[in-house]
Amino acid sequence: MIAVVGVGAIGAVTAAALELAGHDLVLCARRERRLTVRLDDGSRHRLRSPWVTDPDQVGPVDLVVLAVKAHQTGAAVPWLRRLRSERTPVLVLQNGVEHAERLAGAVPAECVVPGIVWCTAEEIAGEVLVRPGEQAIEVPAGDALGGVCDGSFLRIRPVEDFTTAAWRKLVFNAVVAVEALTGRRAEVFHEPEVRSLARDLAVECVEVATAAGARLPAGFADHVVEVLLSLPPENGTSILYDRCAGRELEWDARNGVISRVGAAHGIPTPISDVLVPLLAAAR
Ligand SMILES: NC(=O)C1=CN([C@@H]2O[C@H](COP(=O)(O)OP(=O)(O)OC[C@H]3O[C@@H](n4cnc5c(N)ncnc54)[C@H](OP(=O)(O)O)[C@@H]3O)[C@@H](O)[C@H]2O)C=CC1
Ligand SMILES: CC(C)(CO)C(=O)C(=O)O
Repeated sequence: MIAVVGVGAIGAVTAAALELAGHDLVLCARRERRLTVRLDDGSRHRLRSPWVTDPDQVGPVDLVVLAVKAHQTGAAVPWLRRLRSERTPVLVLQNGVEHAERLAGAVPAECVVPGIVWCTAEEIAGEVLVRPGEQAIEVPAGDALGGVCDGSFLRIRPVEDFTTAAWRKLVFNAVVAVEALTGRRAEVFHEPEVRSLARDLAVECVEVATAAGARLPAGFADHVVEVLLSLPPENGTSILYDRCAGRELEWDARNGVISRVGAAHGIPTPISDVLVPLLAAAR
C-alpha cells in the first residue's frame, strides 16, 4: 500500500502513474475531489483510489509519497506520523535541495528519498494537465524505489550525483520566479530585458550551486535561458499558478535558498536578494 500526501498537480500525476503501475493507493488530502490527469498524448486517467481527509483514519503503509509544496511540509507531518512505521520511506516530491532538512524531527534522514520531478503539470478545473515533455523523477542511486512506476508513463531515474541533479533543477526553478513576479508565462522570457535578467540570475544560481558542490557543465546558465526560450509560450510554473490564485508562494525553497546558501559560502547574490522579499510579499 502506498499513500500519496498532497494530491495537487504532482501528487495527482504520481498517483495516476502508481495506479497504472498496479499499486493500491490511499490519497491523503485536505478535501476529497474528483481528479483526472490528462497526459500529453491526450489520454485521460481518472484517479480511482480512495481519498482520506483525516490523518486519524490511516495506518502504516509501505511507502509515503509527499507532494505538498515545501512550505506546507510542516502541516503535513500529522499524516506522516500515522502513515509511517519505523522504517517507512518517504519519497519527497518537491523542488529545492533541502528535502531531508524540511522533515528533520519528523522523519529520520535515512528514510527520506528526495525526488526531483521533471514534469510540467497544471490543475485546471478538476483536470491536471501534463504539458508535453519528459515525465521523470530523479532519485539518489541505490534507493529501493527504482521500479515502483514501471508499466506507467512516469520514469523513476536513479542518479549517482544527486546534489548536481537537484541544483540543476533548482536553477530553472529560481529563474522562473520571474513568471510569478510578472504574472506571465514562458513567453515573458522573449522580452530582451527579461532574457538578460534571466541569464544574470542563472549565472548567480550556478555560482551558488557550484559552491554547494554541484558540478554543472560550463555554459549551463546559457543553456537554462535557451531552454526557457524554447518552451511553448503557454507553459507556466507552479509558483506562477499560486501567485495567480492568491496562495502563499514557495519562495524560500526555490529562491530564498539561493541567498541563504550563497551567504553561507560568501557568494554575493544581489539579484536573489531583490527578488526574494518581493516573492515573499507578493499576494
Ligand atoms: N506543478 C509542476 O509542474 C511541478 C511542481 N513541482 C514541485 O512539486 C511540489 C508540489 O507542487 P504541485 O503539485 O504543483 O503543488 P499543488 O499546490 O498543485 O499541490 C499541493 C497539494 O498539497 C495539498 N496539501 C497542502 N497541505 C496539505 C496537508 N496538510 N494535507 C494534505 N494535503 C495538503 C494541497 O491541497 P489544497 O488543494 O487543499 O491546497 C494541494 O492539493 C512543489 O515543491 C513544486 O515546486 C516540481 C515539478 C513540476
Ligand atoms: C515545471 C517546472 C520545471 C517549471 O519551473 C517546475 O518545476 C514547476 O512548475 O514547479
